[in-house]
Amino acid sequence: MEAWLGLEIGNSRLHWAWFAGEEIQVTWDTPHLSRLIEQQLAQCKTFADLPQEILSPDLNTSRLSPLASRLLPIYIASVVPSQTALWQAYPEAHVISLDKIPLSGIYSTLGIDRALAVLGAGEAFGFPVLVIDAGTALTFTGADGDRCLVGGAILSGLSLQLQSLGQKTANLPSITTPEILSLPERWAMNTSEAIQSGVIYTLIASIRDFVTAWWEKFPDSQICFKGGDGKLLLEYLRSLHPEFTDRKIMYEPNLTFWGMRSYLQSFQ
Ligand SMILES: Nc1ncnc2c1ncn2[C@@H]1O[C@H](COP(=O)(O)OP(=O)(O)OP(=O)(O)O)[C@@H](O)[C@H]1O
Ligand SMILES: CC(C)(CO)[C@@H](O)C(=O)NCCC(=O)O
Ligand SMILES: [K+]
Repeated sequence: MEAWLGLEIGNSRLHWAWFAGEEIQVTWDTPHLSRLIEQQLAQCKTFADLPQEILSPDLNTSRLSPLASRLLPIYIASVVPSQTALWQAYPEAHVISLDKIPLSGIYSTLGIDRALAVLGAGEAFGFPVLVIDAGTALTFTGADGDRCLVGGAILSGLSLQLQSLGQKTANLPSITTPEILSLPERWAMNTSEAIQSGVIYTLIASIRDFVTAWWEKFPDSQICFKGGDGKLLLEYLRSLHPEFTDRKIMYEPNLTFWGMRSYLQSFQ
């Protein structure tokens, strides 16, 4: 397979991967695109014509220069229809839809990010598998040993919980995740720490409950975290529950991209 780009459109931002065949070369994140860019996408003839906004400032673009004279296919997994729509104009855009995902038991409104992540995790580590995606929303998505969706759960993610508390109350500030540098005191003595304590300890308790319930069903199954807050939440889970340290639980940011690769391989 030749070079291609994977684009995961989440509710907070865009996640990009440049593939050379089956290998990920580099990944980066960018903000959502504005509608003004639609025209520019329609007129793209080569990689070099793509809007600068889709390249990260810290991406070493000289690495991409061998691709500059061609138009790269972009495989898109989106859970944000208005952002997907912008790409309709791009001649090599391929929107991945749920009906061709090689998993069974999928329900029609399942998020494509969840389907691809659980597919990617299962292909890499074996089925059954559980994915915990700590993004804008926090999701649990499991598949059994027959590659059949077991189901999962959706709740507000870490930032969204902090943000909505700040927005819907008069006296509470909106805490942002970079402010959370370490585990807060559970019995906090100031407002900021009290919010952090409430959100983080209940989030970790919920995650622990789902993880335990999953391992009761599938004792040897791999569990994978992904998403912008995945690394932090797994760290906290491990520090509060050292008994999980030796279990099959890990952080892997590229699960959805691995799922895209498996999806493409399923047509070959
Ligand atoms: N540089 C960053 N920019 C934005 N969010 C970040 C950054 N680093 C960590 N985060 C955290 O990542 C979270 C968003 O996660 P992610 O980027 O995986 O979500 P998403 O893919 O846009 O959303 P979803 O997949 O849930 O629709 C934010 O809530 C924030 O706490
Ligand atoms: C839950 C989110 C927002 C997580 O990105 C996404 O997967 C989505 O929009 N899902 C649709 C609903 C569902 O998965 O049941
Ligand atoms: K919505």
